[in-house]
Amino acid sequence: MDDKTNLETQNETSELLFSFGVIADIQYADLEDGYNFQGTRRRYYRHSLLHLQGAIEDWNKESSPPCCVLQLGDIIDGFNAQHNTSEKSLELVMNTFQTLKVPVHHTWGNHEFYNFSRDYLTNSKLNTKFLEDQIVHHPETVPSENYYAYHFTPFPKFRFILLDAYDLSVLGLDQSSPKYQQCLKILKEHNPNTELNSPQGLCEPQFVQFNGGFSQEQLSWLNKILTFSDINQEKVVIVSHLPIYPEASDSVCLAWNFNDALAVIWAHQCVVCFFAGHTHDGGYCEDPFGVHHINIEGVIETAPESQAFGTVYVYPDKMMLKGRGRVPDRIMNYKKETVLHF
Ligand SMILES: Nc1ncnc2c1ncn2[C@@H]1O[C@H](COP(=O)(O)OP(=O)(O)O)[C@@H](O)[C@H]1O
Repeated sequence: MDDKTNLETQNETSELLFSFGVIADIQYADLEDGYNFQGTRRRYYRHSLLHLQGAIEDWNKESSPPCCVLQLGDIIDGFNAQHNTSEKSLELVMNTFQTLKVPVHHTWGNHEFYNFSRDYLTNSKLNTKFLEDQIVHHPETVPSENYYAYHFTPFPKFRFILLDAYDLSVLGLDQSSPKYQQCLKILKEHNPNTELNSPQGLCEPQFVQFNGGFSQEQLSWLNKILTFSDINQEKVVIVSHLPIYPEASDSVCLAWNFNDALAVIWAHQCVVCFFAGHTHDGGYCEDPFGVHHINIEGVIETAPESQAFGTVYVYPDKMMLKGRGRVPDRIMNYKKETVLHF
């Protein structure tokens, strides 16, 4: 039975708790269509805004509206920086998001850093940390200001965590800063190429400049929230621009230290799924620990006649991604021993 058939039959048997929207790699720019670096995929820079408008119309029309939308990063394209249109394009896309009736949580990808510095982003509308929730009497679950990550509770017993996949990165930082120097050292230790965006010849091809990684500080914070969520018997959804599971993604697109993030996640029961963007082609795999890794197809490489977004419907025993256009439906069953009883 394929996923679509499953979705229809299983839908009727259990109670819907809530839903949320997902969308990735809008990469808007007021430019003619172009291609990716390899010249294999067309990029629809202008049409991406129309795709976003279409997605918002659909979410606004849903009879039971999603609680929020997760924007998985790369909201405007790096070409805006060369044309001095970064702020104008961001404003246009953010004004479009204003028409959505529910809150949007923004993650940051490489294209955010091609357009803006980390300091700029921290003070911009792309910083949605004001939407975070705090856990009383658990100060260890409060993220540090050194990275852009937070968690929130969209529904009792569910926790969503936004991770900063460019916490370790050479992008968006002042080149004279110690952090830039530290990250450049890590990158160069793994990538001897003169062109640091090139994965040519690398045994760990994710070590390219357009990727980044998670600091130990952020991973230790993640570990503390997941420990809380395990004890509190919560279901956790994690979101990051970069994917972390090799079977679900082109290896060139993975976070630098994806293994460290997987080790933290695998040490806990509570994580249901990990959503990422960046790959544009999409991808899916359930790992051996029962965590579902979903890479959402990028809006930027979606033909005008198609679409690329989804709504995830959350049930006591599973989550179901209803994809639109080239995003496939997915069923994400919870690990057997952790099904919720409401
Ligand atoms: N194989 C490669 N060799 C050299 N530079 C590359 C390679 N792949 C990508 N780049 C460069 O890296 C940057 C990011 O690539 P891009 O395809 O725009 O990323 P994204 O998929 O996030 O849109 C661009 O400047 C691009 O030219």
